[in-house]
Amino acid sequence: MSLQDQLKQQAAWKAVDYVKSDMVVGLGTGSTAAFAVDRIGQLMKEGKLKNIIGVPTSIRTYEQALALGIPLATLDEQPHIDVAIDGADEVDPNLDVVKGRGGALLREKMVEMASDIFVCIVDDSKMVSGLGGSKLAMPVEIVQFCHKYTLSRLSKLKEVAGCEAKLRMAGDKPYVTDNSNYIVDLYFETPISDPAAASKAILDLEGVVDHGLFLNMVDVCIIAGQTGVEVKERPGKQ
Ligand SMILES: O=C[C@H](O)[C@H](O)[C@H](O)COP(=O)(O)O
Repeated sequence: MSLQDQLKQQAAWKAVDYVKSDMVVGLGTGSTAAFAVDRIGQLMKEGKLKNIIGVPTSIRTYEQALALGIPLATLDEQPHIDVAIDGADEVDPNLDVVKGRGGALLREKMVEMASDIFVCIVDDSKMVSGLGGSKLAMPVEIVQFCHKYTLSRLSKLKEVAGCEAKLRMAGDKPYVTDNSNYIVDLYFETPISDPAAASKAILDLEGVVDHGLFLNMVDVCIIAGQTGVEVKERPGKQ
């Protein structure tokens, strides 16, 4: 296992300490969250966690959890989630995060908003001084209808001025999310100056379904680095 994968696993296993028997657990998506899902499956098999219900945030995670024998439900069936565990693409000093480079942002946001505690798990390469600062994508999920028009309007928003907007591709076709939508990736030269204003402006655009800015959502962030695992809690949260 690579060093980065070892760090992802350390963060994920630490996060699973928040899961207790009889809980409804939001199961995140991505390479880091996959370690947490595996760990929950393992602890259930060993009888150390009982009566868990998982609410997956993507078809990928649904399939992983199903193969592990974790009982699953949807938000329709389990609208209240005790704890959700998921990775992130960027984490800023306020524990605001960018998510969705794996395309799962909409279901992730729905599940994590429904959770009492959202535990975010990352290796320390994800830490940034400001969101958008890694120069990698900040994803926006949009409907397929007239997507070029929506992409053009997104790129002209003053709240994300200077960003480059690109339709995410899968080979020679647009990438399609689990919700049958497209993704526009926004690339920034410098961190987003006002993420809250950017969030609102993007959401206000017709054709936009949601975006990968997860603001004021993370309760606990577990950051694994070569010097150890750090647990950071959002001030004012339990
Ligand atoms: O859509 C994907 C999710 O938001 C992931 O949680 C995020 O991209 C982090 O993924 P990874 O743990 O693979 O870096």
